[in-house]
Amino acid sequence: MEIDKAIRESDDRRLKTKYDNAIYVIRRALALYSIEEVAFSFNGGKDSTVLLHLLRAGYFLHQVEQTHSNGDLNDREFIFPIRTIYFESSSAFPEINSFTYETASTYGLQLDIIRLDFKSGLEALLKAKPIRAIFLGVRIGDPTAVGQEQFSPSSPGWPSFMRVNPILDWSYRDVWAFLLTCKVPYCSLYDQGYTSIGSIHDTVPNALLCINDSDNNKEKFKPAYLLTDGRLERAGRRKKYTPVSRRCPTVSNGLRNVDAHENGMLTASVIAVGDEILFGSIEDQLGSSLCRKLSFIGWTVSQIAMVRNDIDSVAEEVERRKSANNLVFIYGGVGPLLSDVTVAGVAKAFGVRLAPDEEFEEYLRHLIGDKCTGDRNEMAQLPEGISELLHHEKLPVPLIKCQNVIILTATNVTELDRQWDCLIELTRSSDLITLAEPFVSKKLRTTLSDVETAQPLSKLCLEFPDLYIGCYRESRYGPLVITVKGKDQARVEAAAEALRDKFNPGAFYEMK
Ligand SMILES: Cc1cc2nc3c(=O)[nH]c(=O)nc-3n(C[C@H](O)[C@H](O)[C@H](O)COP(=O)(O)O)c2cc1C
Ligand SMILES: Nc1ncnc2c1ncn2[C@@H]1O[C@H](COP(=O)(O)OP(=O)(O)OP(=O)(O)O)[C@@H](O)[C@H]1O
Ligand SMILES: [Mg+2]
Repeated sequence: MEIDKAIRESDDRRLKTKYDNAIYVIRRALALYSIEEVAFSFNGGKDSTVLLHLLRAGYFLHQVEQTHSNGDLNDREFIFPIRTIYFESSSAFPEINSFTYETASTYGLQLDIIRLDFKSGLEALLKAKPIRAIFLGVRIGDPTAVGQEQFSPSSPGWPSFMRVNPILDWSYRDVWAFLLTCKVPYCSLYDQGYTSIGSIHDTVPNALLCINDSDNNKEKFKPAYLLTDGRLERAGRRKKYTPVSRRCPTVSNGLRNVDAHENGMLTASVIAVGDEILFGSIEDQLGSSLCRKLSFIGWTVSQIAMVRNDIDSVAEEVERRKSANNLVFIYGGVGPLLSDVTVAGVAKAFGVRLAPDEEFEEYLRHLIGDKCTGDRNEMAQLPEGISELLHHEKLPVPLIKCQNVIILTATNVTELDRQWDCLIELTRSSDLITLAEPFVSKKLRTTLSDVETAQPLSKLCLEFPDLYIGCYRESRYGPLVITVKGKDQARVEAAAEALRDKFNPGAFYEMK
């Protein structure tokens, strides 16, 4: 079998070890599941191309073992029987599409083309076929690899199958060592400077491979295998802001339904980190300012929490809030000091480690320059595989977003205003935060007592479950203020009218 032979003949010991481990995973999977129960998710990318050839080799070796043959099984008699699935999308590069089809024909793949999103496509496929395990070319460092192992059950909320990731521990360098050693064809985009390929909307050649062609005044790019620092593999991916809220009512990690309001309200949670706030030494003003800002764009804040400068306290709070809200905003405890534990706490909440981020370090280097006395790398460590940098020209250092958690670096309201404006501007081009329908509200003031208003108000809440109806007093003996808030003007008016009808005329007057 030509792949197995090429690796055996190579003197790259590291590659041999990676190959052996991947083949072991594939053979275990083929021993655990029948051939009808497995599928291969192939998309023409470099990682799935590696996996294709590993599967060919792994299946071949599995066959040899099954038939007790001596390994001379004729390559030509050998067909690749693993069902192959390709999620075709109109935003895929044409080169990726054509490479996928050509590869399928070269290697006799039985290609199932699915034109639905991943989840619905898999639901339909698993209903129709007895598939129980799917091979994927996911590698550590891919944002989607977080928390995965070589055998990982699909996530809650997804149809049930086993995700099998034989090349999970392969590096960028390993991938290229394999493709070049085995001399197998790969998609032509990788020779044009693309190092990781998503959709036509979020992928450009990797600027680190750019060579200036001054004669033609044109940019040219070196091939992908010449990228020396594999950590920068995704530098050609434009930052993609997934509007978690768009997927409402399921939050970004797909774990739980947002339970704020049954009417699909977008909810955020705010976390302030700081011992000083809890000692009462300083007053937190950012929380209330954020609540106003979020409310202004139609969001509901489910909770403001204040936690100590302690990694576990931060991690516990973030973990709880991130799965119950569309977005979580966290501030305080960001920087190089001992008490600056927020980023580490966020990493812990997601179960990932902190890893150096070269792009972020570059920003810090510009900012700090030679003034740095300690190890500035410490500050450039970000939660691995889940961090996006939110760039804006008005921000000296980008903000950090870890899935649905946004880390703000503001220390006062003026700085918060600036960071918020930047986030909103970014939203215009990238859907970072969904701008929801604004709230409509009415405030009614009355001198009636709590006892007189309590029951009719409870009834009103039952009659208008889609609205927020609350009340407060500015002082114990002053008038009572009733707030009616919702997204539908007519409903808010109707609730105010219904309230008035429950009392004598003139009992309420509207506040501006
Ligand atoms: C075969 C297959 C199985 C997947 N299973 C899961 C899953 O169990 N849980 C999950 O959150 N995402 C799952 N995904 C989605 C991927 O994690 C990821 O969102 C997808 O590859 C899109 O990545 P992109 O946004 O970088 O294009 C699966 C995707 C594929 C193709
Ligand atoms: N459209 C798709 N159809 C089928 N499988 C897919 C699709 N998109 C992703 N996958 C699966 O997810 C894996 C990881 O995708 P990812 O984009 O990280 O890798 P790749 O496309 O193989 O390589 P690259 O990192 O260069 O884009 C793929 O190897 C493949 O198994
Ligand atoms: Mg890809």
